[in-house]
Amino acid sequence: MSTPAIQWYPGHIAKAEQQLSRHLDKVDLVIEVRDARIPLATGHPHLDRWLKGKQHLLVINRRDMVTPAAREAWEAWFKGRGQRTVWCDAKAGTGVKQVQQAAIRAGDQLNERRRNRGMRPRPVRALTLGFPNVGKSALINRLVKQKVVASARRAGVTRTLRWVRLGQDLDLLDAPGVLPPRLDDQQAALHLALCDDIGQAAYDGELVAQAFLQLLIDLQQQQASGVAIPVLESRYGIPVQGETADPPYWLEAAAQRHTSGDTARMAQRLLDDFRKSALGSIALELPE
Ligand SMILES: Nc1nc2c(ncn2[C@@H]2O[C@H](COP(=O)(O)OP(=O)(O)OP(=O)(O)O)[C@@H](O)[C@H]2O)c(=O)[nH]1
Repeated sequence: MSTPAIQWYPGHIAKAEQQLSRHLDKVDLVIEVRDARIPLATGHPHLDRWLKGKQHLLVINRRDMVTPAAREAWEAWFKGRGQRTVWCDAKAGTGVKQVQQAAIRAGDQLNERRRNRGMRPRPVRALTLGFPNVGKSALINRLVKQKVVASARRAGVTRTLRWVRLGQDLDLLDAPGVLPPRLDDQQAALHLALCDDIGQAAYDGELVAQAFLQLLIDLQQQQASGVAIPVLESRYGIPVQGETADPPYWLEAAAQRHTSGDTARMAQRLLDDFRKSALGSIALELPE
């Protein structure tokens, strides 16, 4: 099945990127946040450019939304590429302490270099960066709850961004979500649409729901994905085999049963269920 066309308007993205570049000048460490369900699609193509000369901490959020097997597979995959990952659930707070500790360790290295050059140590300045909806704000709020010193605004920072001081060691700059101006990879765009990382105006919900069903059928072969077709069947009372196995027919049958034949509403319901983990913990991407 071909993927649905997914497009978005790049105007405001260029502006967000410009703003981001200005703030990057002020930081030592980039805390990049990705979505555990789609760790590749939530990797920004401009990241290397932004990281130049800075330390990089890769945080994979929404760890509660994938199976432990998916997490282990990705941890090994990133490790094989020399990239350490810290996994957290910013909603429940799991793993957030480890994020803070990893950021502080990065600061220790920075201050070691400063000391060697005869400079006074200072808190590490970090910026969180990531696609919309990956959980950056939730993570920052969690980190702030652990703070020792009250959060403070700094002069010269735009209204939308704020600095918060965490303990004695870390100054954190909140940043808005950044999408790439364009995405050539439509499969990645589909993953972003499914995880609600791009606005609904950018795609046709029914086509995306059909592609989602096909993806579930394909992913069930891989146990680590967590796809359980019986969960889908019992939730909607529609078998994922036989006549309705083709996603458009399945969606139609489910719409007849649940939303008086309104397939657009049924498509939305299916996507919402996935986003709320009502279909279980599902990894949409797994390493090759
Ligand atoms: N289950 C689960 N939900 C999460 C997690 N992190 C964030 N959320 C939820 O996901 C939604 C979006 O989180 P935000 O923190 O607003 O995402 P963001 O990256 O700041 O989004 P933008 O402001 O659009 O860039 C919220 O409803 C959060 O409660 C997580 O680890 N697990």
